[in-house]
Amino acid sequence: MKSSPLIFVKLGGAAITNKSRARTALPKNIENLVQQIAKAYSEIPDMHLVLGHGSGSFGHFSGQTYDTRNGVSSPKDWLGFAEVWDDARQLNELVIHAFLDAGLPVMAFPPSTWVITQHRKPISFFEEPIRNALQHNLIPVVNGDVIFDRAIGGTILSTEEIFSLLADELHPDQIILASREPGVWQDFPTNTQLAESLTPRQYAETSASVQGSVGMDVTGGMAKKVAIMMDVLQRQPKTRITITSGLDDHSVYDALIGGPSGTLLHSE
Ligand SMILES: Nc1ncnc2c1ncn2[C@@H]1O[C@H](COP(=O)(O)OP(=O)(O)OP(=O)(O)O)[C@@H](O)[C@H]1O
Ligand SMILES: C=C(C)CCOP(=O)(O)O
Repeated sequence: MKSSPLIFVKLGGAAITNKSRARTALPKNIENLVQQIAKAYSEIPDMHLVLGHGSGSFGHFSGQTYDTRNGVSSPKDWLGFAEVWDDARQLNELVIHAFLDAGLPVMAFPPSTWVITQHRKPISFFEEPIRNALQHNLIPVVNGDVIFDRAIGGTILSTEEIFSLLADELHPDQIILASREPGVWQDFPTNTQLAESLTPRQYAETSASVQGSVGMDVTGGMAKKVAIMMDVLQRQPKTRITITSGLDDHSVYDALIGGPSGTLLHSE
C-alpha cells in the first residue's frame, strides 16, 4: 500500500437499518461502525477515507413504492423522487452526526447534486469538491441516492455504483463493503461456506448462489454488489475489495488496518 492509503468504506443499509421495517435506523449498529472507523483513523493518521452508506429501509421502501429506479415521468413519480431523496437524506443526517460526534471531520456529498446519468449510466459528474475535501483532510461521505437521468427522467444509484464511478477518478487502494453477512456465502442461503477470496473467474463459477437481498432492495442485493465490484477490478486491478460484516465489533477495523476480513475480491 502507498504511504497515504485511500480507502472507501460503505456502511451497508442492511447493517445500519432494519430492512424489514420502513424508516427504521439501528443507531447502535451505526455507532459500532463509527467506533471501528474512528479507531483505525486515529491509528493510521495519513489514512484518507471516502465513506458511503446505503439506504436500507429508508430509500429502498419509498423507491419500491414509486419504482423510481426504473424512471420518473408523471407528477406523482416526481413527488416520489423527492420523497426517496428525503428518506435517503434523513438516514444520511443520522450517519453524518454519528461521525461528527466521534470527532471525525466528515462532510456530506449527496450524489443527487453532482451526478447525472443516461439510462442509469453516469455521463456527467463533478467530483472536484470531493477531491478538495480529501486534499484538506476532510472525509467525504456519499450515499445511495436519487439521480436526474437524461433518458428516463430520474433513477436511483446505489452506493456501489457511486463508488465505482469514484474509483475511476480517485483510484482507491481498498474498498470495504460492510453489511449483514460476514462476507460472500458460496452456498447462500444455507450459509455454511464463506468464500475467503473471489476472483472474477471464481465468481463466474459460483454466481448462482450470490443473490438479491433478503430485505426490501431496489438496487440488487449481494449479486449486484459483487458484479459491480468485479467490474471495478477489471478497470482498477490493484484495488483490494473486501466484503465483510458490519455487525460484529472488529471486521471493518480489521479490514481498515490491512488484516484478513470477510471475503477478498481480487484480480487473477
Ligand atoms: N451469497 C451471498 N452471500 C451473502 N449475502 C447474500 C448472498 N446472496 C444474497 N445475499 C443477501 O444480500 C444481502 C446484502 O445485500 P444488500 O443490498 O441488502 O446489502 P446492503 O448494501 O447492506 O444494503 P443497502 O443496499 O440497503 O445498502 C445480504 O444481507 C443477504 O440477504
Ligand atoms: C434507495 C436508495 C435511495 C439508494 C440505494 O443505495 P444502496 O442502499 O447503496 O443500494
